[in-house]
Amino acid sequence: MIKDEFEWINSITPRHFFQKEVVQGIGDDAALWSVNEEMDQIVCVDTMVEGVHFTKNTLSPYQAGFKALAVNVSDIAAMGGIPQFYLVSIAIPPEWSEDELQEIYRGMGKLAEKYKMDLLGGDTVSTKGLLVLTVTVIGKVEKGRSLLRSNARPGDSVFLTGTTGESAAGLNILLEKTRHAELTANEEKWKSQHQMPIPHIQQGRILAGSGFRISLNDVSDGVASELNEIAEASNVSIHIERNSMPVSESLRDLPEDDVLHHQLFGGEDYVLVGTASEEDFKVLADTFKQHELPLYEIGKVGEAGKAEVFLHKQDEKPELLTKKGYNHFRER
Ligand SMILES: Nc1ncnc2c1ncn2[C@@H]1O[C@H](COP(=O)(O)OP(=O)(O)O)[C@@H](O)[C@H]1O
Ligand SMILES: Cc1ncc(C[n+]2csc(CCOP(=O)(O)OP(=O)(O)O)c2C)c(N)n1
Ligand SMILES: [Mg+2]
Ligand SMILES: [Mg+2]
Ligand SMILES: [Mg+2]
Repeated sequence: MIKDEFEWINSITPRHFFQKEVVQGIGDDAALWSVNEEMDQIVCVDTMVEGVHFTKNTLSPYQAGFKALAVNVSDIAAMGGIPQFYLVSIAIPPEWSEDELQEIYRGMGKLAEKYKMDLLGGDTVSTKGLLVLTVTVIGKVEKGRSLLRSNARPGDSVFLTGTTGESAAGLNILLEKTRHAELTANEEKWKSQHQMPIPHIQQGRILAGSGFRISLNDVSDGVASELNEIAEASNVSIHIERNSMPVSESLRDLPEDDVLHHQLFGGEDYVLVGTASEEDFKVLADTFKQHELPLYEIGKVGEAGKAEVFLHKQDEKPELLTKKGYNHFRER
């Protein structure tokens, strides 16, 4: 079996391109290629597998459809882009009824409507295993405005466009009690963050529109993992402050260490994490404020030369944060 998802992807990454239009291949949230003088096209694909990404107890078919499209739209947000089209490949086990399958498409349709995205195609096959849902999203972004993971520089402010941790708390509850259980108001909040995350397209558009040099990643595998990806792609160290990590109101009653663990390693938050120069960050913070959107500064980029991420806690030695978020093929 494969040992590490990220080493595997590295091993199959082509070292050159045939097509001169390629702007960004493997290695970011989505790929980019040039179509004309003004815009680059964006494409990304993500798969949801029953038993790995959801079960019939954690997501309804409607929510599975909604989320499968949302996680892809989130990768478009991480490139600062506008989503336009989607394609759906589905492998259907005998246990799934036609009504349930229609519900998956209704869920996707709901999110597609929000962004005026059109379904352009896909593929339908049977499987003797569990359900597999693969969504491809195509979008566009103004040329030169791409927000690559490799853009972080020493001295940058590190930011988050939302709080993290609720999705992981929601998953815990769902695995324990199922989606049919009576829940407290806080648990309901976590559950909906897990089941129907809203991608940060507006935030990505503001960041792209600024014209600033920005590194950006969406949070699927956890803040610690995504920051390590930025650190690696930019070859810099990143330092975040425990006390600057924004905490959702709904998580405040949980034990502090559980909250921190969810915030850094839980994943599936689908907020954006990135960096901008200190000066540009101040401008962005103002712009986000005007739009009544939060933008949290959680730390700084350190020096160039070594890709490392550290968590600073008051009076304690900084803790090295590894990519210990979600990694397919790693033991948990
Ligand atoms: N099997 C694969 N073949 C080719 N490229 C892949 C494969 N799996 C992942 N990638 C690429 O590797 C990069 C990292 O993937 P991933 O960690 O899934 O990104 P994200 O978390 O943004 O979805 C992306 O650029 C993606 O397109
Ligand atoms: C039943 C169930 N178990 C575990 C999880 C947790 N989980 C599954 S995949 C994942 C990470 C995100 O998915 P991935 O396929 O890595 O997306 P990508 O990074 O490619 O965007 C997490 C936290 C879940 N959502 N549901
Ligand atoms: Mg991503
Ligand atoms: Mg992916
Ligand atoms: Mg992942």
